[in-house]
Amino acid sequence: MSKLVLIRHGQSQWNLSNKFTGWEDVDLSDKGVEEAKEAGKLVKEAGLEFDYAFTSVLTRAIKTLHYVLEESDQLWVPETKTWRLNERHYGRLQGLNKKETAEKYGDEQVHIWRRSYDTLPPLLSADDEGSAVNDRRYADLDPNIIPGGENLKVTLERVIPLWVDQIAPKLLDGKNVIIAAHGNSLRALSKYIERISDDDIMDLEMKTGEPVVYDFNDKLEVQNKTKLDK
Ligand SMILES: O=C(O)[C@@H](CO)OP(=O)(O)O
Repeated sequence: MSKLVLIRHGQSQWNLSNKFTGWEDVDLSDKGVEEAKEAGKLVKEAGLEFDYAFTSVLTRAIKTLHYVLEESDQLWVPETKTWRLNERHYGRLQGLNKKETAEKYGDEQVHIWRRSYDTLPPLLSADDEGSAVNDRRYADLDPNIIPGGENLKVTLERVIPLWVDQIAPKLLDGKNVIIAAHGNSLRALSKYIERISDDDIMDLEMKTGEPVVYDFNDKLEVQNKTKLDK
């Protein structure tokens, strides 16, 4: 039986200041660092040993992974960093305060932007300041696939190839994998793994820094799901 651990990064600076973040590369807050270290201790206490690690190309997820691996004495574990695990791109909402945006556009509209499965946020275009097109970390990507804004559906569509090509084969081979990523890229992956409906996924929330452990059988069916907390 193989194990998969999903962990959303610890609290970020913009979680703290309540801003839409998406692909903006915001660091962990002091609390976020503590959450990540605590998660590593829980992983160690649970005796979880990884063969491979995956994370996004965003600092808050990478650092969370490293704190977890360091605290559990597994910093050596081979890791892959990929844009496919990035947070969903929040388009023109990135950098805006969530409360102020709700005051301007209404709570319902903001809830739809945040949690509907298939509503896109207002999109950034490639020549807008803040577009990821000119960011060196995406230089190897076809500019046409660099998003100007994503909903959960589009996020899931770009996570699935990573799952199918790289993660599922390792789990099927009996290897244990940890993925440190983001609230919405992990909601997308959980939807796929657990076959959650388009409606029900609206209610799934991932807490910062809380490891979620899946046990799979040899057909990659979920046998058990547990959350590690203090
Ligand atoms: O701002 C974001 O990128 C995400 C995660 O913090 O926010 P939300 O939970 O509103 O989708």
